[in-house]
Amino acid sequence: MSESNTPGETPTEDMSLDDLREEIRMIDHDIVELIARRTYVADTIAQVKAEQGLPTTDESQEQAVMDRAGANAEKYDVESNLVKAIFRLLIELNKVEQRENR
Ligand SMILES: C=C(O[C@@H]1C=C(C(=O)O)C=C[C@H]1O)C(=O)O
Repeated sequence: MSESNTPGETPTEDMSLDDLREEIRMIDHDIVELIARRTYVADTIAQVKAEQGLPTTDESQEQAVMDRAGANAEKYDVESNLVKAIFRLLIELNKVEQRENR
């Protein structure tokens, strides 16, 4: 992962539009890398579940993930409904992937 500024602390006065867009480009790269890592771990979880005869979906775990996403959104002062919508998508993507690999 690249180094990035703490939220709310991007030093805009020292940065050109190109610099700021480069910062966005690096953040976007990191987001995709994190999504890939999340999907990879979920695939491994799916294998463990298959070995233990457990179903793909775990609603209580999904609720915990959503609650955590909302709490982290509030911590960083971003819209919690938006962050939760993104996590809902990430969970659904994982479940599609997990079902395809079973
Ligand atoms: C990855 C898991 O499988 C599913 C996907 C989840 C997720 O993407 O966070 C959460 C719960 C499960 O419905 C898990 O059980 O942890």
